Order: sequence, then structure tokens, then C-alpha cells
Amino acid sequence: MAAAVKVSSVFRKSLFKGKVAIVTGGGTGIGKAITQELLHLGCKVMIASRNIERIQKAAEEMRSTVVPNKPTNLAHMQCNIRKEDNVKDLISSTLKQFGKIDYVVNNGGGQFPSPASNISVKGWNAVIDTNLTGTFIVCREVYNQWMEQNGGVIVNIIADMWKGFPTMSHTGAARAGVDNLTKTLAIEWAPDGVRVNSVAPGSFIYSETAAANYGDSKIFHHMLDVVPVKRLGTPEEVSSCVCYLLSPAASLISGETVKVDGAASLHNTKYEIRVSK
Ligand SMILES: CCCCC/C=C/C(=O)SCCNC(=O)CCNC(=O)[C@H](O)C(C)(C)COP(=O)(O)OP(=O)(O)OC[C@H]1O[C@@H](n2cnc3c(N)ncnc32)[C@H](O)[C@@H]1OP(=O)(O)O
Ligand SMILES: NC(=O)C1=CN([C@@H]2O[C@H](COP(=O)(O)OP(=O)(O)OC[C@H]3O[C@@H](n4cnc5c(N)ncnc54)[C@H](OP(=O)(O)O)[C@@H]3O)[C@@H](O)[C@H]2O)C=CC1
Repeated sequence: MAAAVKVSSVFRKSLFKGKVAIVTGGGTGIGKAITQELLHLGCKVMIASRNIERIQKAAEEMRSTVVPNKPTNLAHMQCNIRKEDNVKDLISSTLKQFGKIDYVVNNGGGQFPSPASNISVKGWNAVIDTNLTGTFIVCREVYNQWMEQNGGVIVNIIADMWKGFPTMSHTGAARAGVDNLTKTLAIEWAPDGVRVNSVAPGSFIYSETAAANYGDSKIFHHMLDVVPVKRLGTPEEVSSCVCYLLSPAASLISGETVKVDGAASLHNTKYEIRVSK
């Protein structure tokens, strides 16, 4: 498999120019790569996440590096997707600012590693609320406020949970839920011109912020012995797939989940079965 490439030259700008996108978690890691790609292609983008200082700093940086001539193409706001009112506000503010919403990328999410037996109900709910319910609320709100009348495309970022997800039971359950939600919404909303797909990155897409979240800068490197391509993945390799699914090149693709994992999900998992007590 070829080494990582920056994908910006792959897409024709005319397909994306003037489109409006929301990217949750668009200030870091995979979300930042998606945002940069969409801005480069001429989209207007609203990025949103919980940490206002971090999202503001990321937005300021991208305005000066990616769209120095059109800084107003990038807006940012605070939004916790677990909070229904925040999400309603995110959708209505984007409509107020940019006048329409063509694309939504549900990228904001995450979890903490823990054996299932140690997860409190509060911790379980935090992860389910973030990754499953948060994604649902964003989808429902953008449909009700805009896409039901105007069509659009939604891409949900999930994870490699296909063989179960030992030490990540909460997020495995949530992401499997989003995989199924994707299918249901694709059917229910197809008559309105809305496509809904998911992208499932392998567990080895390196981003500094993601590694920092786990407190181990080598967390993704530890996966390499079970990664067939024998290298880390890059956020840009996920963003190119997201942009493809958003584009008219994918006009008949809906209800699908695309794995971006270099065949890793077909191979063994990292998890070692413990000796029984
Ligand atoms: C090689 C492995 C990689 C696998 C592939 C996946 C990669 C990625 O997903 S990379 C993305 C990484 N980024 C993130 O995960 C960021 C987002 N995550 C979070 O913010 C948290 O994990 C969250 C989803 C749990 C939300 O946190 P927070 O808003 O702080 O939640 P609450 O205060 O409402 O409740 C927290 C509750 O959750 C339990 N908990 C949280 N962190 C831990 C932890 N590190 N260990 C154990 N338990 C944890 C705990 O019960 C908390 O309650 P309190 O004990 O009362 O604080
Ligand atoms: N890196 C990898 O190998 C893999 C990543 N993924 C998934 O890809 C997505 C991006 O991850 P990645 O870029 O790697 O890691 P990051 O930690 O950099 O990204 C997570 C983003 O989600 C935002 N976020 C988290 N919770 C919420 C919330 N409640 N409301 C709004 N925004 C939120 C964070 O911003 P803030 O803290 O400001 O809210 C942050 O920008 C996540 O869903 C992740 O689980 C899936 C498989 C593998």
C-alpha cells in the first residue's frame, strides 16, 4: 500500500466550492484534517467542540494558514454534542452565519480505556451520550432545521469495533449503534435527498491530541504489530474518504460504512486473552 499522501489535489474544487459544512471536533486530529481539506476545496466550514480555547486557537491558525484570503470561510463555536440545546444552537447559528448546510461530519467523540467490569454507569453513559446520542442529536437537528427541505450529506466517524472492542466496550457499543443508525437514517431520509454514511478508521490513526487523551504518546505505535500495512495511518487518509463520501462522486452511496484501516480489521486484534481465574 502506498505511503500517506496529502489528498488536497485529488478532488476537483468545482465540486465543493461554496458548500457549507459542519465538522464537530474540527479543531484537532482527524477533524482538523477534514476541516483543512474542505476549506482548501472552497467550502465554508463551522467547527465546534467543548473546549472553547482550543477550538478558537485552531480556528485562528487555520484562518491564517489555510484560508488567509478568505478567513470568514471558517467559523467556530463551543458545542458539547451531549447537550441538546448546544446542538440546536450549533445548527441555527451555522444557518444564520452561512445561510445553508450541505454537509455534516460527526467526528467529535472519544472514550477512555477500561475493562468492562470497571466501568461505572456514569462513565458508560458519558461515552454513550457522546458517541451515540450526540451523533443522533446532531443528525436529527440538522435534518429538522435544514436537510428535510433542502437535502444534504452526513458522514459519521466511528471506529474499528467489528470484532468487539476489548477494553473499549462502551465505545464499541456506541459505534456499532451509529453504524446501524446510519443505515436507518439513510433509508428514512433518502426521499428528501439526504445521504448518510459512516467512516470507520483503524485504531492507528496518529494524532497528537488523541495520544495526549490517553496519556501515552506511543499508544498508536503499540498497535503496529497487528497492523498489516506496518505503519501508522494519517488523519489525511481519513479525510480523503470523508470528502469522497460528501462529494457527488458518491451520489448513490448511502447507508454504508467505509473502513479506512488498511485491512487491519480483517486481521487479529491486539487484545491478549487473559488466563482464566
Ligand atoms: C490504541 C487505542 C485507540 C483506540 C482507537 C480510538 C481512538 C480514538 O478514539 S482517539 C480520540 C481520543 N479522544 C478522546 O477520547 C477525547 C474525548 N473523550 C472524552 O472526553 C472522555 O473520554 C469522555 C467521553 C468520557 C467524556 O469525558 P467527560 O466530559 O470528562 O465526562 P464526564 O465528566 O461527564 O464523566 C466522566 C466519567 O467517565 C468516567 N471516566 C472518564 N475518564 C475516565 C478514565 N480515564 N478512566 C476511567 N473512567 C473515566 C468516570 O466515571 C467519570 O466520572 P467521575 O469519576 O465522576 O469523574
Ligand atoms: N485516532 C484514531 O486512531 C481513531 C479515532 N477515532 C475517532 O475519530 C474521531 C476523531 O478522533 P481523533 O482526531 O483521533 O482524536 P481527538 O481527540 O483529536 O479528537 C476528538 C475531538 O472530539 C471533540 N469532542 C469530544 N467530545 C466532544 C463532545 N462531547 N462534543 C463536541 N466535541 C467533542 C474534541 O474536542 P473538545 O475536547 O474540544 O470537545 C476533539 O476535537 C473521534 O470520534 C475518535 O473516537 C476512531 C477510530 C480510531
